[in-house]
Amino acid sequence: MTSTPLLRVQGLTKTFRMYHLDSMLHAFEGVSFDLFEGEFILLRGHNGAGKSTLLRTIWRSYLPVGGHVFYRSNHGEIDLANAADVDIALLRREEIGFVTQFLNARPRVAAQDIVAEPLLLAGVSRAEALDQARHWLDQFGVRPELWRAYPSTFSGGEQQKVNLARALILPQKLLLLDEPTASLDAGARAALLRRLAELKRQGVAIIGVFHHPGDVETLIDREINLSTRVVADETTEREDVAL
Ligand SMILES: Nc1ncnc2c1ncn2[C@@H]1O[C@H](COP(=O)(O)OP(=O)(O)OP(=O)(O)O)[C@@H](O)[C@H]1O
Repeated sequence: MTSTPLLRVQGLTKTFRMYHLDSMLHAFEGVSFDLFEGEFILLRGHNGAGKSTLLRTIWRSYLPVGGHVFYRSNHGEIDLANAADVDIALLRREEIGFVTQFLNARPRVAAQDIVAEPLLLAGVSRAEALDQARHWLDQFGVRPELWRAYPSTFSGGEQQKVNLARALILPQKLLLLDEPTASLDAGARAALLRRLAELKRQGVAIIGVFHHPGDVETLIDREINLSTRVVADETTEREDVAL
């Protein structure tokens, strides 16, 4: 672990415009924290406190209305809050992972190909990438009969397992987890815990929202509690991007 944070979130504020009500809704305001390599931060807060929105703002699906997200990338420091879309797309491919409970299943792409894709993009041979993809599908408990099938027809839990296998097959520097255990059975939850522990040991920094934090209790270094939202009338507005 180095003494320079991997991520420095400073005064981050996200507001949504409620067009039909002609008002603004503060999802969170003035959030600041540092995150170091190999550190695991648990985000806490009641329903609607802004946990998912904070993860999506760091991932840059949402643009903040204020504040900074300084990230120490392999290419130098970059403020994710203000970076160009092209830079964000590159970081998502190479350094930052995001796991939600929803799989973005693509039509007519087999589960093993979805999982292998990050390795192929990283230059790993097809045979090796498929080998590893099958290994991770197996680890998360996806039956071999399904490896060559299309996940669009899978159960919610099976889709979630494909999602996890793909997201965790290649160690990233920063991992954002939004309720990744939501629809998992006990075996897959245990496999996820093992994999996250391994990634953390390798120095991956993790920010996670968990409905049942007990699932990852042994990994948590720090907790951040998001405060109650407030409704305001005026805020500088920036349109969100659809990356
Ligand atoms: N795209 C959006 N447009 C408008 N309001 C939004 C949008 N996304 C989230 N919100 C609002 O922002 C607030 C924070 O939502 P968020 O999903 O981040 O909460 P959460 O802490 O993850 O909640 P939960 O524990 O219920 O999952 C909520 O009041 C929600 O209605």
